[in-house]
Amino acid sequence: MIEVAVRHAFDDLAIDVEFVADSRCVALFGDSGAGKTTLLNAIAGLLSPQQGRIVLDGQVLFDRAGQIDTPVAIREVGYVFQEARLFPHLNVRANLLYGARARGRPVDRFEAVVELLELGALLGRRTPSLSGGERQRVAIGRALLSSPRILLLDEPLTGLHREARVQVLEHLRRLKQALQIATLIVSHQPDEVVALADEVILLKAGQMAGRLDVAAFGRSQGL
Ligand SMILES: Nc1ncnc2c1ncn2[C@@H]1O[C@H](COP(=O)(O)OP(=O)(O)OP(=O)(O)O)[C@@H](O)[C@H]1O
Repeated sequence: MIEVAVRHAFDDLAIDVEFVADSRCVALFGDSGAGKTTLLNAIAGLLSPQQGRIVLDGQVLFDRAGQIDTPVAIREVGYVFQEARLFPHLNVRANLLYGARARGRPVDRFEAVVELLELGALLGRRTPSLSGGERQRVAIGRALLSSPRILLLDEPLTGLHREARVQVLEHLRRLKQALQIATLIVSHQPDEVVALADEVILLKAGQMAGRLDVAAFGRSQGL
């Protein structure tokens, strides 16, 4: 379960969002500039909100009033960005193992994740030679193998061409079925949200504009 209360004023946008979620996959849905990435950054520890509190499975990650700001490296959060951000000097295997090794963790589920993401044939490849979809699958695998308690996906399909987008979406669906991992996904594509999420939080101009189960969300989008 994640409890999020974030209040943060930028020059041209004030974010004020509060929710508690315990669905397996929650989508943050809203227009560009609504504050979706800012919320993920606050959960990951990349942004310290001016006010707020973030609690993951009972552990306080951030509490402005209580002066708690857990460092990024020990938050146990896996983050997949819009662009894969792989290490170009490492091959796919080393990229996949990077997060777990950096945290001094044993790597569990390596074979399962490699199989689910169909990365077996790519393990020895240098990452600059990969396609966009392959790169994003490696980024997802790397985040999962760091044994996160929550996976944050920030528009993971946005930079991909149509065919790769369909494939990676299918991989994400498989992962969701096979692994029990809480996920927050940012998207402004309704079909992605319907394919992956259980619940949808609507954001508009830094505020929560609603909250729907995924069936109601799909109907609201004509899907
Ligand atoms: N580092 C920053 N400095 C100043 N303003 C910022 C900063 N980060 C975000 N903002 C403000 O917050 C707004 C929301 O940004 P955010 O990236 O959270 O939106 P988003 O909903 O993820 O948008 P998109 O769908 O385009 O990625 C920005 O338009 C900007 O006004």
